[in-house]
Amino acid sequence: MSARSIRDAAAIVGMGLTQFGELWDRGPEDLIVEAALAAVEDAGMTLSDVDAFWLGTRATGMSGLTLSRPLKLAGRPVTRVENFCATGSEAFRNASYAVAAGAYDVVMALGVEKMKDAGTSGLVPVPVPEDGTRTELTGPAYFSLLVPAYAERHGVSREELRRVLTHIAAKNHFNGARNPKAQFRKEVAAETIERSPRVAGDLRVFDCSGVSDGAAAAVIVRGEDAPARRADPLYVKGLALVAGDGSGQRDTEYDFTTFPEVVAAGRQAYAQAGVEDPARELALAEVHDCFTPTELVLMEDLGFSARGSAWKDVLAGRFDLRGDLAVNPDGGLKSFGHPVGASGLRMLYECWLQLRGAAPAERQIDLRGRTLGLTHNLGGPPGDCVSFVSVVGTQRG
Ligand SMILES: CC(=O)SCCNC(=O)CCNC(=O)[C@H](O)C(C)(C)COP(=O)(O)OP(=O)(O)OC[C@H]1O[C@@H](n2cnc3c(N)ncnc32)[C@H](O)[C@@H]1OP(=O)(O)O
Repeated sequence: MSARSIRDAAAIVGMGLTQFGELWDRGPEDLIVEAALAAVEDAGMTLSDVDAFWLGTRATGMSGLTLSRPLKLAGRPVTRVENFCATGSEAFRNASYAVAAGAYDVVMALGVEKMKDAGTSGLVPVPVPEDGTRTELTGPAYFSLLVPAYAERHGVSREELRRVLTHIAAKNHFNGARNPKAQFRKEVAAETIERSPRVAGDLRVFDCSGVSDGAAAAVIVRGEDAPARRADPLYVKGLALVAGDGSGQRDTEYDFTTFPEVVAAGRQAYAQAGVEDPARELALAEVHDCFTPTELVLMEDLGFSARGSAWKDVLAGRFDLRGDLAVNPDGGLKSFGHPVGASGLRMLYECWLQLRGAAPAERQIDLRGRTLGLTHNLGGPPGDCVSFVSVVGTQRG
């Protein structure tokens, strides 16, 4: 089962991103207005040029009114979407399909979330059905299960895996230190990571993404119209969303070293985009590093490393800012936190900058002729999740 390819049928022509972090003095409306106006200005347009809007928010708003009121969009269609941690990407996916289908000429996808002061911290317990009763695990507790599972399956000692997780955390904070929009903008030493307070299992504070607020927006047009709008649009090459059926939660043999939904979404997006060897063809990947072991497993599920060898590739620096394939060059969820509705579009914003050579010099990657980027979200716990993958690129055809 695979969606028809959207390759080159839609293109981004402008994007906006707010500061992410503890934005105590800013409400959702402030973030929406800032991201939306930045995106249309970047596209050389005004809000009146946009025909329809998709809003991604998990809990900050309940309907299109959350967007139409602050932007004063009387008389225009505004659709609110939600799909767990893939919420921002869902806004982008649905908006892209709308222009590709010819329903509208110009659309906007905007994601926003207030987490820090909204009582929606990361430690919301996730219900787990167990023998007819219900127990509850927090996000960190659930994802901590990946560590012993990976160690056992691939014969890696817990001490060695600790070095791998530390490398991932240090890498993403190194990148985030070079990004003025990130929540955490400091490099973090290995000793600091390894001595930080334990949160759950082997996971320490620096193995977790933070809790933050933020918004991001994209203006999207039909691919064939994009060159007339600007010289350097970003074409949508592949979009895939896969929902599991929750059976992993009831499976006592569930394999915590892979997310089948991610593998399937990656395959579909690569097929649409014509990508055969993602590790060699992608210039960058923005992946859902909600916790450091998640990023480790994603390197294998997305086909960047052979099964069982991502830990060696991480330690060899393959996914560093100056490595073979830069993973989370903007700092990832580790540096930005995870305002659920905004994260997917925040990842696309980094592709928008990097692939056009427009990132700040201190974190601009060497594209080496590569023209493609990937974004990825994982929503929900292992065994009961949705996964989104996009491939975007600067070349049409
Ligand atoms: C599929 C999915 O995406 S599931 C993911 C859902 N997300 C989560 O579960 C979020 C997980 N993270 C958390 O819950 C929190 O960040 C925690 C528990 C790790 C830490 O929270 P708290 O202990 O409340 O931290 P608090 O806000 O008090 O901050 C203490 C210090 O640590 C820093 N800090 C807090 N969290 C992090 C983090 N994740 N990474 C780096 N630094 C952090 C703060 O900036 C602060 O530093 P300062 O003292 O220099 O100002």
